[in-house]
Amino acid sequence: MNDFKDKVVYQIYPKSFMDSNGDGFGDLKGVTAKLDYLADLGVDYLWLTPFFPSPQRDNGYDVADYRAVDPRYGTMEDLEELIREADRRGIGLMLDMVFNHTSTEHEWFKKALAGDKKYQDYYIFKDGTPDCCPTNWVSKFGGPAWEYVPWLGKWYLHLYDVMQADLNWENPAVREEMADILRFWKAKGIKGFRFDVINVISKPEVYEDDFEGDGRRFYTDGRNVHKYLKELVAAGGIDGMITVGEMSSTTLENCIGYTAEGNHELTMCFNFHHLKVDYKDGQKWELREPDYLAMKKLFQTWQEGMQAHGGWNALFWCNHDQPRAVSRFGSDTTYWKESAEMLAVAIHFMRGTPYIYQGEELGMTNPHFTSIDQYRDVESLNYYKILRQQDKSEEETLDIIAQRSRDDSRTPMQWDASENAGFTTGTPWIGIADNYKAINAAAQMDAPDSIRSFYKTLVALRKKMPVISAGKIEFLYPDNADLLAYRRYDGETELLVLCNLREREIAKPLPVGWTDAEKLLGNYPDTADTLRPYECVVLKK
Ligand SMILES: O=P(O)(O)OC[C@H]1O[C@H](O[C@H]2O[C@H](CO)[C@@H](O)[C@H](O)[C@H]2O)[C@H](O)[C@@H](O)[C@@H]1O
Repeated sequence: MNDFKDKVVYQIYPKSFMDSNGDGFGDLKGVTAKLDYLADLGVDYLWLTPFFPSPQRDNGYDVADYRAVDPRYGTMEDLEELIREADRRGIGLMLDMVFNHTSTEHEWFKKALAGDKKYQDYYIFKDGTPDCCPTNWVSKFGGPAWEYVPWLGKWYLHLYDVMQADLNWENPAVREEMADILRFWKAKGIKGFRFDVINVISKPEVYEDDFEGDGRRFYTDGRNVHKYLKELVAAGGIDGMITVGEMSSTTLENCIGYTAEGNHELTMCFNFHHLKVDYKDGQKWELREPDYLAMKKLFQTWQEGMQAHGGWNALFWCNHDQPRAVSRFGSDTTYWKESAEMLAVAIHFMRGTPYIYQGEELGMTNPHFTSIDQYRDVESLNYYKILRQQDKSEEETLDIIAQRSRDDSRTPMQWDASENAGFTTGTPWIGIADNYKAINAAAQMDAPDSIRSFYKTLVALRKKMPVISAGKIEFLYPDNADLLAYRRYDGETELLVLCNLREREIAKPLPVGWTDAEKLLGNYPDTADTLRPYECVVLKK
């Protein structure tokens, strides 16, 4: 039974959230210091991205020890204090489990490299010669997905960075290690888990070249993934806890399977299809204007499809891998506030569990970096080289990276207008957006008309109105490329959500019977016969 329908999750990227000791690097004590801010927002859970020991090649998604705290983030005592203090405020912690791969600095991989056969079987090693890669698969971060180890005469698979070696989930010992890690954290008082790219853990029986794509069709939602998830949830003792799977390039059918009540896999899934509507020909590093009709169709398919078959969506625009939504699908200049609030309404009234990514509630924007030296992300740095090798000019390359980089969302949280936005007294590990003096938490906290206050209202409404958390959904006007519109309803209440996706005035169609409905919420103070730029309105009957 999904008991989490009226809950809201807040995502924290600890490295950029709050630095308590002036080393320029956010930490766990920093999170604890900001718990009142989070409790005031009304969120129920905090998803913390990885803070485990790691060489930080991929900002912690390269885990070297799953049961400890990286000293840069603090100590186990700091974490225990955070769990306790969050609990005192009615907030649960969700940890990020990176179970598809480990860092090559993990002791298992080090033993494998030293020749230990037991640990070689923890990973995906293939015999071969240096000139012949086992398959032509491409790493998600660019370049080949295999690395040769000369002294072993073997290649190992890394779907992500070369320092992130894929685990061999066919090996029952690996599966038991993972379950044991979950039991360890559950015993510490952790209330839920986010599973990183969990739908790529089950690899094919036969490894073959992909002449149609980068190899993902052979391992995405792989043959044993549902079996492994059921086993992990049961053996880890986490059935009934809040869990979310990050699903790379997945399908609706699989996400129904991952989340349908009674399947005992996960509570909900992230899928990314709606965030690829501005990829030209499906290529992340090729720009195009967002295709809003495609986005609407995806929302409708996923929302109505999950509803029809008992699945549950995680609702989000932003995370630590995505550019800031307000810069991407809204306006970070003239209609900054209106577009940030419209985007919030667009997903917070949908069927599913909303996720707020740190700073989203303030309307934080992309930093608009202009030099490659400002970036830290391994994927962005790799693709800078790849795009330049493709003969794109420096200017075009930097423009693409500025719009697509994962660092767009990783700049420090903007707490106030003081130096370094109140994030650190030292030198921040990555630059801060220039607009922090205008866009920051202090400026918005007590302002009833701020974006943050608007988010607070959205969180409160979900708890107050069962139609938002548990009602049915139906999409309207599917062929209108300017307007996202849907209806929520249960036996008692009906809501009509209208969102103008454009930076211009558009018509405001109303279905029969809605002309005199009450206005529950909107991002303009008054009411008009049209929808003004990025206007959203929620009507109630
Ligand atoms: O774009 P998709 O193929 O649908 O994949 C979704 C995201 O997957 C990756 O994200 C996660 O795994 C990475 C490796 O552990 C890690 O670097 C990242 O921070 C994780 O969230 C990918 O890196 C993202 O760009 C995709 O959005």
